[in-house]
Amino acid sequence: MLSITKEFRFEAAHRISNHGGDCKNLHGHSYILYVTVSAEEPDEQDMLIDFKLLKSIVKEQVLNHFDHVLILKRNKPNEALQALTDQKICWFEHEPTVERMLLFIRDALIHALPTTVQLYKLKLYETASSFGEWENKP
Ligand SMILES: Nc1nc2c(c(=O)[nH]1)N=C([C@H](O)[C@H](O)COP(=O)(O)OP(=O)(O)OP(=O)(O)O)CN2
Repeated sequence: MLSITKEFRFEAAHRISNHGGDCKNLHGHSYILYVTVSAEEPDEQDMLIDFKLLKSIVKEQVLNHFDHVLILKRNKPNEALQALTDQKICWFEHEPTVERMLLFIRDALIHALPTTVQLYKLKLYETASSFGEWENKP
């Protein structure tokens, strides 16, 4: 099986409102996302998918949601926070942990990629030393 990977970067703020420590405070991350797709053979262009097409799909499905926004779980304290600000907010059903963001990204990309490739792996860095991964294990 062949795979290719493209790196993306986005800046976002969030807070983990149920966190027992510092992460309940609003703070920002320079996220780094690696998107890996796979297929058995290249297509007639000798590619799995054109990196440029992959970039436009990830931009539309992921970066447009997350880049330079405030990501918050929809709950009462966060809605009160919204009332104090005109910030652009991406509302989440769950706390915006790296785990939940990976599942959001998985669901967004699985439906948007061409059927000729499979979403194989996602790797999301929240800080230089903290990251999560999702892998398509049949
Ligand atoms: N399993 C998870 N744990 C934590 C998450 C998460 O998404 N999943 N997120 C956070 C915070 O957002 C935090 O900003 C990142 O945590 P941490 O790696 O502890 O960040 P530090 O910069 O403080 O790490 P150091 O290694 O101490 O520099 C918390 N937990």
